[in-house]
Amino acid sequence: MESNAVVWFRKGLRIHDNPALDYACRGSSHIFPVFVLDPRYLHPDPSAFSLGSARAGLNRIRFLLDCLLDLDSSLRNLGSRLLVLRGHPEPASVICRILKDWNIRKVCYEFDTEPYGQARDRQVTDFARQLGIEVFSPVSHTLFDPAEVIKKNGGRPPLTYQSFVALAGKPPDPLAKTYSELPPVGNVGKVELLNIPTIEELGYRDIEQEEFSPFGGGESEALRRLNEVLKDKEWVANFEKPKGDPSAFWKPATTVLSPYLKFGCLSSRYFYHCLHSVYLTVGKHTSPPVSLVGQLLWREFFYTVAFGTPNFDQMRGNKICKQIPWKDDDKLLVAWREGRTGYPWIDAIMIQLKKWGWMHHLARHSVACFLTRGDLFIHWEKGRDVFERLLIDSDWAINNGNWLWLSCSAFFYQYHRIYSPISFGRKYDPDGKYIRHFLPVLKDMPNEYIYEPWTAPLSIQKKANCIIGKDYPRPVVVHDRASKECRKKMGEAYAKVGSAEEEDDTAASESTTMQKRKRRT
Ligand SMILES: Cc1cc2nc3c(=O)[nH]c(=O)nc-3n(C[C@H](O)[C@H](O)[C@H](O)COP(=O)(O)OP(=O)(O)OC[C@H]3O[C@@H](n4cnc5c(N)ncnc54)[C@H](O)[C@@H]3O)c2cc1C
Repeated sequence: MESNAVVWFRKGLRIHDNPALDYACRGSSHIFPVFVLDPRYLHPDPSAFSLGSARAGLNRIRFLLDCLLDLDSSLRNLGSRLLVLRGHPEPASVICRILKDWNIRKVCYEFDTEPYGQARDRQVTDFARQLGIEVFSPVSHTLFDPAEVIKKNGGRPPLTYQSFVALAGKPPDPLAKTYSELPPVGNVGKVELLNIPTIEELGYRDIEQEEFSPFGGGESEALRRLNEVLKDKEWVANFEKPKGDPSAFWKPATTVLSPYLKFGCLSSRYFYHCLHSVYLTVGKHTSPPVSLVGQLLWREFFYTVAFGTPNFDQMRGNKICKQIPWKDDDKLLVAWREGRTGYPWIDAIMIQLKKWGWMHHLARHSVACFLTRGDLFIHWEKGRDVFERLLIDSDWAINNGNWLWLSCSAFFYQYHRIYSPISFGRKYDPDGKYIRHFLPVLKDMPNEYIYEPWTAPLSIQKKANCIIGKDYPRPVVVHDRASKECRKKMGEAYAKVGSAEEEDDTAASESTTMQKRKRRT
């Protein structure tokens, strides 16, 4: 008797440490490895910010297509292949249809913690169970099962990194399984399959871009990159964040494994396991929160809080989020988004975001602080939307969590500490190499003026072929004045009731204790 299984790839675009794939193969005569193109994420229009934050920009879609090509190639090497389906009207109904059409006995997919994924998967699970189809949905995108951590914490997500780490323990080992062959693909009948589309076929053809992300997608590239990182054992052992130069674009100061973790081309458990093996061989090494393992635990922390917090991605109705009267100013928002604030450090970062879809963590700090509580006082949700579209590593839990953090809306409350859009970058890169690369209009500006070109005398501006106010904008705000005003508004907002801490006693005492502890150290 035939026993057909579907393995539904969404994230988890890999063969290694893939429990859903492993389970699908067990005892099955045929497996159908499926990927459904979800129209929710596809929108080629670069001005589609207002259409919802989930729309992916060009670089991320390119990265995804790389991942699919690589996965297909790996599956073919094992005697299988990737079946790509159009997600109309939406992915869940497409999956339900094929479960029937292909006489499936077992459907396997990685557990998804995002609200959208949860709702989608519930439809499929309910449908499958009605037909007596087995559903296997393991947690394998994260090191830990967020639901278990929350349970250990009495039903609430831990709201500090330290309390999360104390609860989490040791993650499960990755699956050691390797394959020489997979069960063959069954008969797909009349179901319409697509080739893996090109970026142009998805309608992204009209976007002009001079420079694309240097990071290619896929499991093979993820493992190659990971091996490069692991080769330098000393670097791994001594890794310490936030140390590291955010402006070193030619040799990033961190691993740049985030987009691979986002799409699951790299298993976080495998990454963790490899880091531990290095630690065992070198002996002395840094520890969380600053170490590389510590970075993976930051990821887990945000996943856990996001999973356990209703309305995590918005201010309203989000119990852990400070209620702050952010202002609406589309002109300023667009200037920030398009890299036209007149502050070269901020603008270069935003152009790196557009061109590469990736920036160093401290660069993200600088622009997020500038948009929100540092200078422009614009809502973090607007900045989140821009990041969500343009980052290649855009990740619902981590992106929202970090925007909550940087805007001092949750987790971090020292709003008086503001990144200077002038001196912060200069500390790392006094000659402005980073600015000159991403903002070539300023390439001939003397070092002295590269962070504050509006202070250059006109004769110097002329010599540098860059007249401020014509070739490059004047600053949209005066930083000293704007940041002072922001501090005042934050102080007023904090003085009012309206965040989780005031409403939720447990969270309040945990957070206050941490604040006190921080002040003492
Ligand atoms: C406003 C803002 C938005 C962000 N949005 C995202 C996002 O959408 N997706 C994303 O992956 N990261 C996001 N980050 C976190 C962080 O900047 C990136 O994970 C990191 O810069 C990726 O580079 P890397 O892989 O070289 O990191 P490494 O330093 O090499 O760290 C290894 C891995 O640890 C995880 N990690 C590191 N820092 C953090 C962090 N602060 N929070 C959670 N996980 C972390 C990532 O998975 C990363 O790949 C954001 C940070 C800020 C300030």
